[in-house]
Amino acid sequence: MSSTEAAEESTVAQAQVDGSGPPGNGSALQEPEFSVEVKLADLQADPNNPLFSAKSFEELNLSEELLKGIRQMNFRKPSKIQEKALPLLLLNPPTNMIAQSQSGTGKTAAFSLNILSRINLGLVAPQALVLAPSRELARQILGVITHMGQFIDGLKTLAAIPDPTRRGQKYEAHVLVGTPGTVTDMIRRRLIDSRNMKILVLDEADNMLDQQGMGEQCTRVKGMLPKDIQTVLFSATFPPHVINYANRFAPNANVLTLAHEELTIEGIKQLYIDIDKDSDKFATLLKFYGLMTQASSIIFVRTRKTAEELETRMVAEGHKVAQLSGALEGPERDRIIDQFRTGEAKVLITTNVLARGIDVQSVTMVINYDVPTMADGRTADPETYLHRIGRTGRFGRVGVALTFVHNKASWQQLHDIANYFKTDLHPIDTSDWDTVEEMIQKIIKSSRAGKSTKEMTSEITAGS
Ligand SMILES: Nc1ncnc2c1ncn2[C@@H]1O[C@H](COP(=O)(O)OP(=O)(O)OP(=O)(O)O)[C@@H](O)[C@H]1O
Repeated sequence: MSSTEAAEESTVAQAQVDGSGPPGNGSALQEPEFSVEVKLADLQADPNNPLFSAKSFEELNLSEELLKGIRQMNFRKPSKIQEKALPLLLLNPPTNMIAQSQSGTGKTAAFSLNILSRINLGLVAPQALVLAPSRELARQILGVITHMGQFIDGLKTLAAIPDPTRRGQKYEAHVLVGTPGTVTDMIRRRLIDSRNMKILVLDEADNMLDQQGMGEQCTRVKGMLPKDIQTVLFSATFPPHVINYANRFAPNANVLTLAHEELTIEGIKQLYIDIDKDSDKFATLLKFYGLMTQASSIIFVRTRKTAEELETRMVAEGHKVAQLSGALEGPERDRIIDQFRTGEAKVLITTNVLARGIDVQSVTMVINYDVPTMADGRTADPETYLHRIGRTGRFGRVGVALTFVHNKASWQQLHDIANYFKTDLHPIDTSDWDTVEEMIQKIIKSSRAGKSTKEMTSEITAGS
């Protein structure tokens, strides 16, 4: 979403509840508690897994209130990024950080715990600001911070996203989470008092700094905050062309980065389907509808127009789908994402607006109806691919990412993406639909990315 879109968005009611989930959302799965814990514990005990940690949360010097919040969320052990980033973030004097970790590995908790550890509750003025690229992500992060900080007496948190119901009201809270356009506007209009800010977090930082309008807005926001602010940049991806900018934005930072080939997640089974021609894509999509509704699924398309068209055509086929793009007004967007979170809507058609950060644990299938490309529509966009498929396979869960290729150009783009991450994508054999369905069913039904799913991948390869 462009910054102008963010600024144009309107209205949100109670943003605070979104994304916070019921108590215990860290492992909220529809499977027996015992088996979940055994399998997650196995993953977290493997030093090569991004969820591994040698320490417990208790060893990370967090307050008792925060430890209670973490327990309420059912977080048993930190992930690698949480264990590594937190001690550095909590150092005094505060130091900037640029941190990278695979999708769904708990970056939100890492920066939120730092924020909640540093708030002076005696001063009801904004002290921490988190910027995110979409209203949905801002609402989600706010939900996590509020949930995590529920035992901190007097803590106030607010969303700074377009909301006409707040007209002229000051943002009187310790922590603000917002989109760059609204935040710029609110600081300028002195509705956000920026004088006591001590932490600035950019989530999906590469995306925020890269986009023309948003990058400028982030720089402008930073210019309006105290000079010695702790600047924290998090993302799963930091492509080479934004690294310099990131280093300037967060100077002298502690840097935690990963190599391209470390970025893909074991639990996400990456498949592709070769379709003869563009006009057959829709018929192929229909074949997957049954699988898509087993749990929740997201279908990513390139343009708002395709999103609308697909919705109309699928509804005409008698299917139940929801659609969300930047073309919709804020309240409508909130309604749709909330329906998707609760499972009321199981299949969501969307654009790149939801490619990043959105955490809905029940998403077991992501379909790239269009291969993600750069703005030119031709060059492959590996970062967006990674973020899109990362909407499934959250925190050790299993998911299927299925990409449609329909001509030489889209095949080449997907090939470039696979090369970039040095990962294997498995073709689906459409002549043997029953086997395909069975394989995908198996993956969807197993909830954790353990050994069993490794075996399933080889079955898929063998079966194709
Ligand atoms: N230590 C933990 N134990 C169990 N679950 C956790 C832990 N930390 C985070 N989670 C859960 O993992 C999921 C993914 O976390 P989060 O959304 O922060 O990932 P992320 O790294 O920011 O992903 P993305 O790159 O897609 O933005 C969330 O549902 C969160 O509640």
